Amino acid sequence: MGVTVVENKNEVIVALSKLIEATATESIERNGLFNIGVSGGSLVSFLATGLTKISTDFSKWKIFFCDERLVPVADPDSTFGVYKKQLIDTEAVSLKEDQFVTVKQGVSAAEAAEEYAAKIKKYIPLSPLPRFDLLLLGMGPDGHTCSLFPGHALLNETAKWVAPITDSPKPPPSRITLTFPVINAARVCAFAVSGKEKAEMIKRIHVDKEDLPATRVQPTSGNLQWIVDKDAGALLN
Ligand SMILES: O=C1O[C@H](COP(=O)(O)O)[C@@H](O)[C@H](O)[C@H]1O
Repeated sequence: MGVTVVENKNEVIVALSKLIEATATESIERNGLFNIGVSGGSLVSFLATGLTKISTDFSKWKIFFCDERLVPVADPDSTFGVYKKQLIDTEAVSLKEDQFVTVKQGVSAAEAAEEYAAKIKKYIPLSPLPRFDLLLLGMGPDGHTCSLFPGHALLNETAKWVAPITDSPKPPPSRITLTFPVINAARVCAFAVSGKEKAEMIKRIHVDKEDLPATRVQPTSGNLQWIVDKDAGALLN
């Protein structure tokens, strides 16, 4: 596992963008397509800036959600809603709305999760689990990643590719999330983390090696990258 510590948030965006560009280029050369999973939270603004600077054929991209909050798209908590506002509507990059594989609206979390797993099955190569080219992950100050929270039963989900959660400790409570078997089947998993409020958790994961959700991201035959700024990495040796 690589941890890259860079000067500040802007440098996190630069390093993340280079990784995305390289992975997209390799995937498009190999398969003619780039299947990427994105998270919400702070990552969205990283991408809104970073994706404008990369050289890639965006028409070959298919974008999935590592997790999604089950609220209407117009709600500020909707991850797709934020991508729509910051990336699609602004035309900051040439990505079209139909390149985003969105989560079904107006159904239960269980149905939304099942339906999203079926969409993944349709588009992502299986080997035997779906193998995303790149998953872009965030880490909350409690060590959660996707909508996989510390101490939650979903940490041990092995049957479902996409799981519903209706008791998320971080609002909103109703969400769907990729599970660890699918996350860890990806070719590349990358965390981008910035800010001193994340420093303690970065230490608990990388120095103390505590069993936290983000620690469990360990691709079985893929590559794992952590890109953190000096504030987030302040307690690393
Ligand atoms: O609730 C969520 O939080 C995590 C972390 O967000 P951040 O703002 O602390 O980076 C995010 O990765 C996840 O997609 C989201 O649903």
